[in-house]
Amino acid sequence: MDAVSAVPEPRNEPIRSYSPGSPERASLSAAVAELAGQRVEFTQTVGGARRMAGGDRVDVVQPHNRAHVLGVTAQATPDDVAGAVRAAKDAAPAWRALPFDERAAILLRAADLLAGPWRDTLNAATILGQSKSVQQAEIDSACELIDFWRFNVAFARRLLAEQPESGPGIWNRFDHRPLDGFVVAITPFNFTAIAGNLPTAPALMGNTVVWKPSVTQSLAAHHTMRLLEAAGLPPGVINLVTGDGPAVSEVALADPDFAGLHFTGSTKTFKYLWRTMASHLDTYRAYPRIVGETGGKDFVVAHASADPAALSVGLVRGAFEYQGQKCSAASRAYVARSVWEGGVRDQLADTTKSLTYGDVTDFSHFGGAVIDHRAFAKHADLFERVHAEGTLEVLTGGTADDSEGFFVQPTVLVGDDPTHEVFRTEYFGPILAVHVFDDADYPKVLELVDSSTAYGLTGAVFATDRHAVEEAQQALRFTAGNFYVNDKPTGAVVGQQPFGGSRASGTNDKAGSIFNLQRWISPRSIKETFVPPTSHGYPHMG
Ligand SMILES: NC(=O)c1ccc[n+]([C@@H]2O[C@H](COP(=O)([O-])OP(=O)(O)OC[C@H]3O[C@@H](n4cnc5c(N)ncnc54)[C@H](O)[C@@H]3O)[C@@H](O)[C@H]2O)c1
Ligand SMILES: N[C@@H](CCC=O)C(=O)O
Repeated sequence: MDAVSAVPEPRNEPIRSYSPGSPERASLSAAVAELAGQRVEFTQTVGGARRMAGGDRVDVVQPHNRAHVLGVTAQATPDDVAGAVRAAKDAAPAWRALPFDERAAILLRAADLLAGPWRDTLNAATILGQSKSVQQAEIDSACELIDFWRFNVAFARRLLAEQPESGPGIWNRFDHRPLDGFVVAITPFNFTAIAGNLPTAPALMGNTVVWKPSVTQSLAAHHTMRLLEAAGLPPGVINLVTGDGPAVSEVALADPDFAGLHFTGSTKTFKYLWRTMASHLDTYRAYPRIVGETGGKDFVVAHASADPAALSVGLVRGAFEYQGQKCSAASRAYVARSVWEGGVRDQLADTTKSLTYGDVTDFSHFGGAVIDHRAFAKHADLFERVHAEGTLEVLTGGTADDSEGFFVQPTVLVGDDPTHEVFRTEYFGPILAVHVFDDADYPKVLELVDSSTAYGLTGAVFATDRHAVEEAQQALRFTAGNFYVNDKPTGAVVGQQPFGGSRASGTNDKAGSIFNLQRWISPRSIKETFVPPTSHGYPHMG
């Protein structure tokens, strides 16, 4: 059991500007050129050994320049996953026996390496592999991941300090054990920070992990694994397996020692994994912990008192940064008619038309491409339907072109029918659906926002009238796990806006918070009696 020592006080990592002429811009450009010139074998890392998976090979490309292959990976086979599970089990006794401070030191060192010599590498990998602009890479693969590692150590320390009361002659203690088995972390393409956090949070609490990142995040995942090794992570604590994941569900989720799933990705995948776990319930030694943060259909509501300039910027940044590929992205907006017709319509159209999506290695672009051909096809199909149907006004955008990369233009669709699919479906791309309502209908619109989708992730209200803010806060209490007032619904910061949603958006365990870390321990209560009774009788017996 761990002694409780102080840990360094975490502070959010400052965001670098990369403005023209700055030394950080020159250094990042050099890292981008270097990584773009390599062709990497994205191997698995199992028990510390690197080896290509045994299944079909897959090229990993730059989404904005799809002819440019960054490297090759391969589908994990059931044997590959069984090897990773074995390695996680073998490493468990030594890892959980290591005092907390020693485990924490590895993540603190990883954070410092990332804040320093590894920053350019992870940012460059995220720019090239996931088509993020410099700004979007910096807030993700540098700042958020550094914050996850530093803040989690401080949260874990608070958790370990939690101890029960003790009466006279008795000492009660909590032994904050890791889970009784291994954890599976399955991570999405869109955030390098999430991919780095999901395996390391359970590891910090003493668990060993099988980590399956997304194929389209292979480049940044590969360098994250190398960074953790450089920080001193022992072999077998985190075992990276590659590919699309079917073998992970088939083998790891069916193992009797499977003890927890740490997932972020789509609602559809999470439901599939949950059903798979349910089908193996009788084989598990313990009930697995299930943490899943999933999709969203995130809203902005603008009251008649909204500040038009703040609203326009909130909509543009909220909907179109990182091509709308944030689970938190604004994808449906409900705007009071007086605000819409009073200038927001024109401002939103003009600003959206001025955004450039292009090759993100040219740092002047606002954004890049959507992640792959599947995401591209989904958007191209939607545009075809919208043009054919003719019920929505295409205020701007509505086109897609994959001749160079998977480019989808930032698009604003205006619709009279708020039940249309564009107000209910998560497309995960740069599409903002707008419904304009009569100013007097604000209470009705709040009800509509609450009831029209299955999700409950993020949302924002824009209003300067405090009554309108309060009304929205009450009416939308269960509509969003992260609620914003006069701000865009994206860009949560670790330690400041703990992130996660409920309903179809997940288990709301708030990544990067004490609530999340609590899911990766299984406390044991210990009672010690210093002078035990030596007679079985009680006073009332005479
Ligand atoms: N709520 C949040 O915090 C949050 C954060 C980021 C992304 N997301 C959501 O993630 C989605 C986008 O990410 P994505 O496209 O990578 O999601 P996805 O569900 O397609 O994939 C997520 C991960 O699951 C794996 N996977 C898919 N099928 C599997 C199977 N049968 N067995 C095992 N693994 C399997 C994928 O390979 C990937 O690693 C969006 O819906 C977005 O809203 C949510
Ligand atoms: N935490 C991020 C979103 C993560 C999902 O993609 C945000 O707040 O924008």
